[in-house]
Amino acid sequence: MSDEIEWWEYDDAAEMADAVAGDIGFIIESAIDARGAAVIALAGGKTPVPVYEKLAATKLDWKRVTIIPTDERIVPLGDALSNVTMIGKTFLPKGARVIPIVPKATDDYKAAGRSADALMQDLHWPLDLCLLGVGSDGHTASIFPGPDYDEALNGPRERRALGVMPDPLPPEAPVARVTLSREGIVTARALMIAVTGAAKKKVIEQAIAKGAGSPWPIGRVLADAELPVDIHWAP
Ligand SMILES: O=C1O[C@H](COP(=O)(O)O)[C@@H](O)[C@H](O)[C@H]1O
Repeated sequence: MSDEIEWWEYDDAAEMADAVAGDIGFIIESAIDARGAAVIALAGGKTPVPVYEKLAATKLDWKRVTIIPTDERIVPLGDALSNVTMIGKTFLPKGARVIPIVPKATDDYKAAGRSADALMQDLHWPLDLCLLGVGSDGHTASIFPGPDYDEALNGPRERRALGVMPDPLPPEAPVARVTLSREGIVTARALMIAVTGAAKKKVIEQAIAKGAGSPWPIGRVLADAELPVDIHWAP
């Protein structure tokens, strides 16, 4: 477990969006200065949308920025549930390279995971940043309890993405997923979480307290993180 988990609390989601967008902008700029390009993974779902709107308004050399979603719901591109569609709407017009990790919906979620993992080999690793979201059930990226849970947490080091069938399926998006593995997440050069609401705060606090024995995926992932982790929270 990282011994430096720092909470940043804000009055509201807009204030959090300003701060998180500022931090991500700084990470991108530093990566471009150091390596000529930035490769980042951004959370899907609804919470980070205001962060992305602020970030997109930042003056950066967007052509040097590659973005992947931390996870994808297996739905057609353009679907309201598609994480990369949400991210692409904001960052493609800026000139960033936004990579659909599930370019085509399929019934074979395992095969979708293998294709996504193969695609990851074309990227420069480790990620410069992984921005995670957390569900109120404690999942992060698309690491969920179910038949693929152990593989997502403890699979081979070189496996960065895999297919996942959550069990139970989450009601807000009851579909199979492709997700970054714990290894893909915790090896990032910077790890951040952005969440809102008292329920998620409570789950994360409890998950951190339980450490490697956490019944919530976010606790299991953080238990393996060695870098400092910033958790941004607004009511
Ligand atoms: O299903 C997902 O849920 C989490 C949390 O989403 P939110 O809408 O509650 O913020 C998200 O981080 C993940 O990328 C997504 O696929």
